[in-house]
Amino acid sequence: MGRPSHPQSGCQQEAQAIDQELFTEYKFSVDQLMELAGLSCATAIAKAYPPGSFTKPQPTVLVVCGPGNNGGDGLVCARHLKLFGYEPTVYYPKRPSKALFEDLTTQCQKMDIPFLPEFPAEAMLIDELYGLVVDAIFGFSFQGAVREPFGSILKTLAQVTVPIASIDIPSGWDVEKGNPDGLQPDMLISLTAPKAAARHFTGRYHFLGGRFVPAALERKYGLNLPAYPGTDCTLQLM
Ligand SMILES: NC(=O)C1=CN([C@@H]2O[C@H](COP(=O)(O)OP(=O)(O)OC[C@H]3O[C@@H](n4cnc5c(N)ncnc54)[C@H](O)[C@@H]3O)[C@@H](O)[C@H]2O)[C@H](O)CC1
Ligand SMILES: [K+]
Repeated sequence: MGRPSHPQSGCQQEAQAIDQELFTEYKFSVDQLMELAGLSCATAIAKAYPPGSFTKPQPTVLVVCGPGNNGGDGLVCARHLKLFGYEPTVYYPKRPSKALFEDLTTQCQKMDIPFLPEFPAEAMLIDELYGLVVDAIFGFSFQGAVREPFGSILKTLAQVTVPIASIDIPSGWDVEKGNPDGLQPDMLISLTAPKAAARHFTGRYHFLGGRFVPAALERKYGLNLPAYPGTDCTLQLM
């Protein structure tokens, strides 16, 4: 079966406007959309990297979560990966003091998902311990030069050799222009619609997730989203 053509890519302002409209006009709560976003990320990962394809004895995954909603997607993704039979470990250095993020953290902890107190100092350590890294550091609200501790984290991640799966946008990339010197993930899971920078993605797998956009909103922004197959919550674009 042929792959669908690329849906229209969006700029940063448009992605944020759609996001806001989903919350304010369409009355979705953040938790609802984050759950669907994170579930679609875990599902796409399970399609691209089934547990049996890991070269490690266990399907270990390091999920690196940032300070915003992209990090929240990462926590939801970690929880679903655990339910799918993976062994996720989370690194979550900047935790917002909001009930949503505290609850997502507790859910993971109560599912025996370990949280690392420190980020592995060397890329080699990550390669030894994990078969996959999930990049849930920054999404469409990232701007400007990367501030610490994320600068050092991204420098280390740029050197790992195990595959990296980025949620919504590779972290450290300008949402529209990308970042030729930055992270080059093996997988990108675009949420709602690919952002403009997705055209610079050169990894093996590009999936679309976040199947929650009402038709009227899709028309308003001319998103031209491809049809998801059947009841699937993800669609492979590349
Ligand atoms: N509609 C959807 O598709 C949904 C997508 N979701 C996910 O939400 C993110 C966007 O979330 P948001 O909270 O707006 O922002 P980010 O996570 O991208 O990051 C904001 C966070 O990062 C800090 N920050 C920004 N720039 C820098 C920098 N240069 N250095 C350091 N820190 C920086 C900023 O201060 C904030 O703390 C979207 O991509 C999807 O992944 C929702 O889950 C559901 C709806
Ligand atoms: K990301």
